[in-house]
Amino acid sequence: MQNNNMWTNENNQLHRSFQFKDFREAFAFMTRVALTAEKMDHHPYWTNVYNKVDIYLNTHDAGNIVTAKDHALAKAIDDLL
Ligand SMILES: C[C@H](O)[C@H](O)[C@H]1CNC2=NC(N)=NC(=O)C2=N1
Repeated sequence: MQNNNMWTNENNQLHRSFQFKDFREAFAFMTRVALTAEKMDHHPYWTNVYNKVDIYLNTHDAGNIVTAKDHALAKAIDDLL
């Protein structure tokens, strides 16, 4: 997997790009993220095109800012790679 290897804080969102071998790998990752997000009751804004997944995290409940919940989900997502 290729990626920019870190989350950045852009416009009150944590953002990281992920690039996989193909769509199958990207979607398998998204499935793992979805299950983790549901367990944490915290959900990503994300886009997927073929092998690329971009994830943006913030907390709507706190007024669309980055909170500890976003950092926790970002860490959990990294642990899925
Ligand atoms: C009711 C439910 O707990 C809330 O809507 C949760 C669900 N998932 C969420 N996900 C994100 N990213 N931000 C939230 O504020 C949020 N709130």
